[in-house]
Amino acid sequence: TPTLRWEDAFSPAGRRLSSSAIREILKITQAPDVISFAGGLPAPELFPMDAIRQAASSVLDRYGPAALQYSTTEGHLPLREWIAARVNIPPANVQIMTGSQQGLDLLGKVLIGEGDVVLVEAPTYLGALQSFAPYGPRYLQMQTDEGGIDLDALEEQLKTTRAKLLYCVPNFQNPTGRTLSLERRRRLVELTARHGVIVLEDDPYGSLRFTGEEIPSLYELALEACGGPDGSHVVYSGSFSKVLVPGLRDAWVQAALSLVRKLVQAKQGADLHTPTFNQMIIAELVHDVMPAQIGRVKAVYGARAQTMMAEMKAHFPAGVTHTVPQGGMFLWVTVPEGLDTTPLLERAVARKVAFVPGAPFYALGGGENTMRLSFSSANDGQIARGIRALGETLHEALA
Ligand SMILES: Cc1ncc(COP(=O)(O)O)c(CN[C@@H](CCCC(=O)O)C(=O)O)c1O
Repeated sequence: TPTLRWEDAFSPAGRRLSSSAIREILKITQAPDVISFAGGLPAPELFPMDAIRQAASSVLDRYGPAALQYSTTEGHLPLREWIAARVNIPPANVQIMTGSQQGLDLLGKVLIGEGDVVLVEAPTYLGALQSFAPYGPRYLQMQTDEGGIDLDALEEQLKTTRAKLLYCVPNFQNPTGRTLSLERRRRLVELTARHGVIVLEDDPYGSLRFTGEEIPSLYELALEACGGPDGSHVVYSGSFSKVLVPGLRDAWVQAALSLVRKLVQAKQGADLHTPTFNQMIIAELVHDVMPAQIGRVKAVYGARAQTMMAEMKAHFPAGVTHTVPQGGMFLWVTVPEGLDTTPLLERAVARKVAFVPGAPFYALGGGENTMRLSFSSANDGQIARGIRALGETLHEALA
């Protein structure tokens, strides 16, 4: 019998799939003695274990077998009601997702047609590029500066380009840690509305601000401008992963009713619904446990960001620069042109420290002399040792 060559069997969509650099690196960093600045992993020692244990048992007491039964694709109503009330929209405009990663995949499936132009930041979250790839987008990179998306450049770009979608992470951006100012947000909402560009606002870190003032989301600014959720061209993706725990895979999308209805159809074909039990546990935690957890996490991540920046100042070579995040989990390092951080990772891991090379965060290539560092899941001692080891690696590479 002829041996089946699976490479020949993959569909065009299948052929467009590639591995996540973050997931691949996480395998290396499993070694216990490696200090990892790679994955955007929430600090496990901060997980509210007792509260979750109690929530799980009270959910089983309250709902009985229904907590373990199939449930609706739209999601657990009490959870949708809580999410909707935060931005004063009807629960019908909220769709629960199995992680915001699923939201990105289903939004790609229902919105991106072959060759559609998708505007992305340079660099952007590589997981979005991975989710969108099978649907055949034509990526265009938006110019960015220290303040994130350059709106003057975008205004010029939209004069000559018809774009379908604009994907962005306005708060504490993955991977740069940058935050888009209120002034730029207003311009972005107005400009995209004028040009009929759909905006995907991906905001898993928005609650984790440790310095500076809160800034309204693009979604909230659009609500004001478009008079309600069904007239808004902005789609908002939120997640419980970084403000509670990532392993329960609970997130959501806020969007116009027509889009939510299409997402429901896509989700039916993907996983029927997000795990019933997990949604009910999250719904127990959002009232009291989550606000306290957010306070704890912000304080720890803010302190760890300060530690990391102080250690970089002390141990990194001249000519190496980094962003200064106001929240979230990441900062972005730029090394002198000509030094490629992808081969550098191996030498860093030999010194028991890991990071994510920057190149995979660029949709159209470039960024070889950059890297992403996460400060969320290493304690101060590990940050000091890891940054010192990374500094030695950089000194050696630049010698
Ligand atoms: C901008 C942005 N959008 C969506 C996600 C996915 O988060 P969830 O699916 O809601 O947990 C993430 C999570 N990214 C982390 C987690 C991925 C790590 C992993 O693959 O385990 C990271 O970049 O390291 C994100 O940063």
